[in-house]
Amino acid sequence: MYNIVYIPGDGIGPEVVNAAMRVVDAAGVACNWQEAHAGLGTFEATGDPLPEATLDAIRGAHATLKGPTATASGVGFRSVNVAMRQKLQLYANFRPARSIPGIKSRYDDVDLIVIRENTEGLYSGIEHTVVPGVVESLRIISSKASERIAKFAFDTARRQGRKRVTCVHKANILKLSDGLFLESCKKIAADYSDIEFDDCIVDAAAMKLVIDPHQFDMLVMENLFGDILSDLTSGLVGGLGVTPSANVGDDAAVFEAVHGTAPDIAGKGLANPTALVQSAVLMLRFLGEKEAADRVENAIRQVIAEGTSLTGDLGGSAGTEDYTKAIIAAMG
Ligand SMILES: NC(=O)C1=CN([C@@H]2O[C@H](COP(=O)(O)OP(=O)(O)OC[C@H]3O[C@@H](n4cnc5c(N)ncnc54)[C@H](O)[C@@H]3O)[C@@H](O)[C@H]2O)C=CC1
Ligand SMILES: O=C(O)CCC(=O)C(=O)O
Ligand SMILES: [Mg+2]
Repeated sequence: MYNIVYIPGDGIGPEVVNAAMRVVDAAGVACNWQEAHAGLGTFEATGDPLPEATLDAIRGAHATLKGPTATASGVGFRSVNVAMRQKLQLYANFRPARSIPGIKSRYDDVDLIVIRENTEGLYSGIEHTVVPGVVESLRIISSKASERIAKFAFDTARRQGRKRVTCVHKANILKLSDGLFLESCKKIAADYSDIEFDDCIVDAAAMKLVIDPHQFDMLVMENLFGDILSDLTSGLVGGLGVTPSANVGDDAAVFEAVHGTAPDIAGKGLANPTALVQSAVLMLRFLGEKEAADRVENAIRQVIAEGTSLTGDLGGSAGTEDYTKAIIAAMG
């Protein structure tokens, strides 16, 4: 029996979390689900978007399944995601983008992994007003965190039989910060002679990914570049409705989708739960439940290949509920 925390989150969060939990239960994995709260709704109800009780629950669980949480632009509280990743030292964000036959997209057979440093960089949002009309954002890069994420990337590459790791950076302009990130990756690469290593400047990497994603295998980068390029790689395989993500540290793991709260479709029963169900598949693999993970993954592939229960983002007319039921039925 696994103790799994679930966080419904905001927007489409409760809808897709509910779907993913039902699929995990149907896969026959015994889970003791414990509800915890975070996000805008939690802030409105309690005054705190990320209560200490939620962090404690995540620390004490085998794993956590998280719905997206809303962060307002410009005003309001600091992102729950940034705070959670830093407080729990969930230093690695694992974001695979794999084609699923039956989903129309620009390319077939895409199989990329974005590894994003999850605790520092510009994404931390450390900012202040220097004088009225002038603000400053700090981009902290440390050799400790950079070597740690590089090691995670190479270990993952080795475990998953990947051939090449590419460091994506802007060290030509950000000579100190991305210079250190690149040097840290090079240093760790020297310990992994079985895996190729190269690097690519981020603007060119974005272009190359769009022109021909097959030229990359695994990409490692700092936080903000990873945020942006993982949405891009999601777009290569059908969009945010299908791509999963894992936030992993030494003491905890939080599985969520790449996507956000999708306010345009929230509460309408239209969200594609595949992304969070695929995140739950990553969670099952993390827990060592390979057979159940394969069963869920095969069901997703079967339902999408059949094409009769697809959600709107994939060109179909099914709702979250129809699609979820189809996945559960496909597992037999
Ligand atoms: N991990 C998290 O908690 C994340 C939270 N956010 C937050 O979400 C809020 C909205 O952000 P946006 O930039 O609008 O990005 P978004 O990812 O919520 O939505 C972008 C577009 O993708 C579509 N989409 C996303 N997920 C989908 C799904 N499962 N099925 C079908 N269509 C889907 C949306 O309808 C929208 O058109 C913001 O407050 C942002 O801070 C954004 C990304 C990640
Ligand atoms: O924290 C947020 O609101 C956005 C998070 C996000 O875009 C991401 O982690 O990819
Ligand atoms: Mg993002």
